[in-house]
Amino acid sequence: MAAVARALETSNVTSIKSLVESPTLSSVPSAYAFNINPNDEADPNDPEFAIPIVDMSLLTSGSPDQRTQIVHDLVKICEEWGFFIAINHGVQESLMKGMIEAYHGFFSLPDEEKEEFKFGNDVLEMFNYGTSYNLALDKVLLWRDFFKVRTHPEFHSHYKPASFSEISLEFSKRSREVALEITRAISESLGLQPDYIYNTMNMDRGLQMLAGNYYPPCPQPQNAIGIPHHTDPGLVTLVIQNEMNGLQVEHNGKWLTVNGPPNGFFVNLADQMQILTNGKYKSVMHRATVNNKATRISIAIPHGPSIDTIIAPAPELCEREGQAPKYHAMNYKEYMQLVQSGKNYMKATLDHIRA
Ligand SMILES: O=C(O)CCC(=O)C(=O)O
Ligand SMILES: [Fe+2]
Repeated sequence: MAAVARALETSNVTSIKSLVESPTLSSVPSAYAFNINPNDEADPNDPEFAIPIVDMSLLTSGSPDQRTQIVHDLVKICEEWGFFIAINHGVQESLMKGMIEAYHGFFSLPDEEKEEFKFGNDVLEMFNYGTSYNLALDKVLLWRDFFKVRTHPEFHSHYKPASFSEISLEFSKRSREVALEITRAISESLGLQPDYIYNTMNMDRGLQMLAGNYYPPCPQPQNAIGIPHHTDPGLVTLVIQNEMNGLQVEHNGKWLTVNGPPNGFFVNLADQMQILTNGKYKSVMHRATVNNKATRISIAIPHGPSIDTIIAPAPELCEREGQAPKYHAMNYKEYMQLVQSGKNYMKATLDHIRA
């Protein structure tokens, strides 16, 4: 067991929430020390760092020309950013707020009540509550607690707080529709049939999860990290948050804080999309920073292939571009296990399967 995990256990800290609530905390404990270099941050007023916005209503109910335009815009967005903000996506603001509230209710439960949802790190657990990332592997502790609920292909109902189950069922269905519309537009942007990604990735049985993160205020936000730089393993991840910012994406070698319209979904492409497109589209590197003002809650909603799908660069694309596949084929469950194994601690798992 890593030394920090032992220190954590002996000090009886079971969550970052309870650590922050202890009256004596005035600085970042050494087990959490992580330096953020302010020189690496992008100037949000520089037009080079203007985050792309995608109006989803033009995909779903625009004219054919408007749809074609968005699909065309997506090529550049996916190649250069691997990230955008989706607006007018049809998910009601009250549902998004209700989902954040339900997570707030969960995290506000006494630690003892949350403990029953600690299930270890099997990638296919129905639920998983915890702190940091994986206490058995972490060399630096993360300034966050998390609670993950698996919502597709089977929806797992969760009863604490009482409203959680109903809201998460509706929210996961609606956000899945947005993610699937995005995969259709991305398929088209690649010159493929709209259902190409859905069909080849077996998304009828695709994995979807709600991954809620709780980042309480931190006395020295430049000296700790919520989630360090990483890419997500799946195809496409949607993210929502409460009123606090903290997500940063890497763009042109700088870290850019994402600040967007309050009802938008932040959308990041993930590793299987980079593999499928043979590196044409980018799985964006991102991280979650913390602040010293108020608790930030975010919910990441990753959408992936089914666990048994073998993902490899699309032969249609390789042929058309005259390229050899740049990645080895691998089944999605094994890929997720590789991510969680700690073999690539703070490194890109994609590098592991480059051909
Ligand atoms: O908190 C955030 O905004 C990002 C969370 C994230 O990247 C993740 O859960 O994978
Ligand atoms: Fe992420």
